[in-house]
Amino acid sequence: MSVIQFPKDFVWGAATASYQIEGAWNEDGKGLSIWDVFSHTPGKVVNGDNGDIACDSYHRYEEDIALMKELGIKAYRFSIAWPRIYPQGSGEVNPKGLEYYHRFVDKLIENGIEPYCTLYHWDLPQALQEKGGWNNRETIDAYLQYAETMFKEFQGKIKYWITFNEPWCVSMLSNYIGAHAPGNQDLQLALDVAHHLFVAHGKTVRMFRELGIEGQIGIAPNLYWYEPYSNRKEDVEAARRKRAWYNEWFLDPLFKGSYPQFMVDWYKKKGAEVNIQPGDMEIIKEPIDFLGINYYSGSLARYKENFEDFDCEEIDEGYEKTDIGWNIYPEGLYKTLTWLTETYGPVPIYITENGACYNDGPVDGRVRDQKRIDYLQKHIIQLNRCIQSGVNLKGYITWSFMDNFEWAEGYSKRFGLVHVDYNTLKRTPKDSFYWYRHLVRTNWLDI
Ligand SMILES: CO[C@H](O)c1c[n+]2c([nH]1)[C@H](O)[C@@H](O)[C@H](O)[C@H]2CO
Repeated sequence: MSVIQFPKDFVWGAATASYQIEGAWNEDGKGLSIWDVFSHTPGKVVNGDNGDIACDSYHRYEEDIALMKELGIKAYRFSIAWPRIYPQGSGEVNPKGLEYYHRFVDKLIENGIEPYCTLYHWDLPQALQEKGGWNNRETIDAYLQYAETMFKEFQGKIKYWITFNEPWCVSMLSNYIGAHAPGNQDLQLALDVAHHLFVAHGKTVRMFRELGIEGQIGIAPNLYWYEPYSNRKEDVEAARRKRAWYNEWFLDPLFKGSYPQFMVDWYKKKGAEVNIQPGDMEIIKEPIDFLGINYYSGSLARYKENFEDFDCEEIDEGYEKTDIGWNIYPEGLYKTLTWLTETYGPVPIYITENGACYNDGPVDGRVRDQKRIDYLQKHIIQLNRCIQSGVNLKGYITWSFMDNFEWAEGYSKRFGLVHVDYNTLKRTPKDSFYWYRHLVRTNWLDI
């Protein structure tokens, strides 16, 4: 047995998101979100599930925070439901929405837990979607008004802000692949949405600085690692395109103030281009304080002419998979973070999501989720490698604190350290909860 030790100020946390846990979908003045509409649309979500109740955390947050305290985490990443604050997306503020999040954040702080707040985790006010949503540049202004309200309202309470969760999911998954709300399937639209998100991000960071808000601000892209199937030129280039779809496209603008040219050219061949207005790229690269990285999986990539969008096919090398079908590829986390540091410099990084889907349930009151423990351990070991290799890694926030509404998969997929019985809403800490508690308390891993 050997021990790997983490830096004494390393931040251990857990994450959730508003639409996935809160429920209270139409309570206390909350407006509709695009996920209320999408999940109420037949055929969009497995089993016709929706977030009307979810984990009912809107009413049970004190119980949840007590469990977080027992877990011993120092950071809790959550998101604000924009439609609770601005039911129509802009205009009149809903005081009950602000009151709820003040009660919630105060309770976190009272329990010694640092709030890490995601301003946008996909639940766009429906009223804005009806005016074009993220395809309409005016949504940027509505987002800025929302962000300014939150910065001023929670000044001194919330000191870690994330502008957007996973721009790739908001643009590509939701507006090109179409699996998530609002469910469009248009590559040009997806590129426009991504660009508008970036402009909103950059303007928000600039405003954060100008307002002199105490704290740090960043963004949380989801990154994916593809390794070439062989060292043949066509395989190397295919893997590079597939990685860039997830990675460079969503990092180059932030750090270089430009899109990766080889991908701009690739998209042009597909009939799509980036519509940049004067000054946009300068705004987008407004320096951030940290980068949140969401990493789950990776794969092998091989050239295949005219296959899907990047002339690239994934090769299943026989990776073990989680219950959602994603490869378990912990080395990909090391490759991703070392590549990121070599490419963009020693930007402070928090892992803002990493976790595994395993659908274990309680047997005799205990949830034996050893496979989740194994997944987490394998990835956390890679993080120690990253730190030893010079990656400026500040913390690890696992996905997820509790089982929750897994978007188009509904409640069929479980990622939590805490099991939720959706009939009774009973919370049951899993074996992984106690394993993670030991890691958080000791700051080391026995391997
Ligand atoms: C495709 O993997 C993405 O990086 C990703 C995975 N996940 C996410 N993004 C989202 O940020 C969470 O809301 C999901 O619940 C979570 C688990 O699916």
